Amino acid sequence: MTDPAAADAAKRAAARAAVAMVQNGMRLGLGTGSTAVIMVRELAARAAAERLSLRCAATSVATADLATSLGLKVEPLDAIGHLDMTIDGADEIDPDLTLIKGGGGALLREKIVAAASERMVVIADGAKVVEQLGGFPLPVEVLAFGLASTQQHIDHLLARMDMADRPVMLRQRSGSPYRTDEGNLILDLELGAIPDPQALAAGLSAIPGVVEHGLFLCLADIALIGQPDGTVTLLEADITPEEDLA
Ligand SMILES: O=C(CO)[C@H](O)[C@H](O)COP(=O)(O)O
Repeated sequence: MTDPAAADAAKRAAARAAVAMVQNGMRLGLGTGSTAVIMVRELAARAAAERLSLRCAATSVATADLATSLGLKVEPLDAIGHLDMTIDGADEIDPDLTLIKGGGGALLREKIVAAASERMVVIADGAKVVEQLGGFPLPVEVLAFGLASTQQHIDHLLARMDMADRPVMLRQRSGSPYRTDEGNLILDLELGAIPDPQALAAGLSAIPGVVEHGLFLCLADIALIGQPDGTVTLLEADITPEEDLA
């Protein structure tokens, strides 16, 4: 979707559909990114209009600041404990609802918050839905300590998985290495295609120095895909976690 106004309308449609699922008293996880920003604004407006009592945990400092400024009650995740629902965006969504996340650099907190939630509702415009993941560079959060060594392990892993020589880029912001909310670095893996997300996720998780990767496996329950005309399509995972483990 190249028209920014159309993309914005599609994101708003998805965000509104997700906010409509919120019930009074819920404990919510709030995502990060441009779609999540729209969602937080819609949520705050609805919460104020209907005097909803909500407890929110944010997936980034930016989201926490925005939500607080709009009057939502934001608390540390550990103060709330279990969440009823997390609403978050995604960079890519495949037919199993496996996601690539982390384009906004918040993948670590996003995954922790999603994992603490009863349900993860993904909100996105149609451009995010793909048959196979990997067109969007896969973000991998790494420690600054031993960066070269970690990167070498990642290169070896990619070579073992027949993905040798794919560019691995250290994310930059304003000419300096980008730092996450946790003070870590991000490597963006330009893979082109990810034939086996499970194997890649397992391989990345086994590398010392990798803090977390942007593959979200068996975390999303539904995806609400907005269209510029305001309609929304609901996607459900082809494989449920239970089936997956059977
Ligand atoms: O994972 C994320 C941030 O880390 C975002 O959810 C993802 O990048 C999608 O962002 P946007 O809604 O701006 O397209």
